[in-house]
Amino acid sequence: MAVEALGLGKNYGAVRAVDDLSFTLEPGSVTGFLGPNGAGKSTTMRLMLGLDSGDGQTLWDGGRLSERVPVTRTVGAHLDARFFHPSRTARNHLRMLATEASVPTSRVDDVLRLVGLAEVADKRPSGFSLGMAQRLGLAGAILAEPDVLLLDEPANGLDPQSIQWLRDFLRAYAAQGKVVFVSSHLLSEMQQMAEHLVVIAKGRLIADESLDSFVARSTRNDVLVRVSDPAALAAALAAEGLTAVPEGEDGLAVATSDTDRIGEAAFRAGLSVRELTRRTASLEEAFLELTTGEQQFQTGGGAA
Ligand SMILES: Nc1ncnc2c1ncn2[C@@H]1O[C@H](COP(=O)(O)OP(=O)(O)OP(=O)(O)O)[C@@H](O)[C@H]1O
Repeated sequence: MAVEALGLGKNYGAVRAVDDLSFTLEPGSVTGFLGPNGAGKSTTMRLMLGLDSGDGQTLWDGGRLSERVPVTRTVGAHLDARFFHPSRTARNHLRMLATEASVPTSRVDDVLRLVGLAEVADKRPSGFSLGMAQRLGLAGAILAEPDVLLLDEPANGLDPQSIQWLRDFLRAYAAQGKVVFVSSHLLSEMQQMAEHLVVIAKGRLIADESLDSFVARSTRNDVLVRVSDPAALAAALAAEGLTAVPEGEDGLAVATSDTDRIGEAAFRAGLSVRELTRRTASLEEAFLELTTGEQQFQTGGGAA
């Protein structure tokens, strides 16, 4: 099934948290939902699920969520890492959700195993680390094997090994033909996890495209060429309209991703090529460049 968000909008007093946001989520790959802190990601997810009222609508396989029975088979969501009953064990928490969703309780132990919580099934989530709480939230979201997973910052609090696990898990889930929509403000994690991106800033859509094509739009994609006579190659490339900036002893950074063209120019000029490397911008570099003028990501220290 595809999910279409159409003209979503929400005001909080004078703040326009989400502004005329439309995008489509396709099944089969993980879609990352990216934006700086406060960009409107959580609000958008709540609007999609009908947990907040606002403008626009979301269509689930062409229809409203309320028309899909049971809803739990259509969408599983994990929005708040700490939203658990304080005195119920992990297993009992999931059993309660299973009953509400008309899922056989035998599925609870399967899901606990899937997310790696089998050993702490009889412990209360109040004592869980953030990473364990995230796993429990994910367990709840996949309980009814929904067609769509909506996860808000599921990688928060996970160690690098767990992030790797989450990435493999979500990719495998999507590969079954499911929609997986995952928000994060951490770009390096998203680069690992998503194939498609919906990017917002200040509540507005900035990009809805594959991660590769988003990154390819950055001017930081270039080619490093090391050559016997860099000045001669720079002149040859300039004649072809390519800008080359000296780098290191015998190198040039050329503003293109076309290595063939550089190799051929060097050959025609009778120069020997020592290295020819295509360099790709990181998602973080591409994001910061493509959202200039919009909110910037907060760095680790400093602002809260
Ligand atoms: N309940 C609320 N009352 C008032 N303002 C709100 C409320 N919830 C969100 N906002 C504001 O709406 C904007 C979008 O917030 P939202 O939490 O959706 O962003 P976000 O992208 O999920 O951010 P984060 O990555 O920090 O979770 C922000 O300016 C925020 O301050």
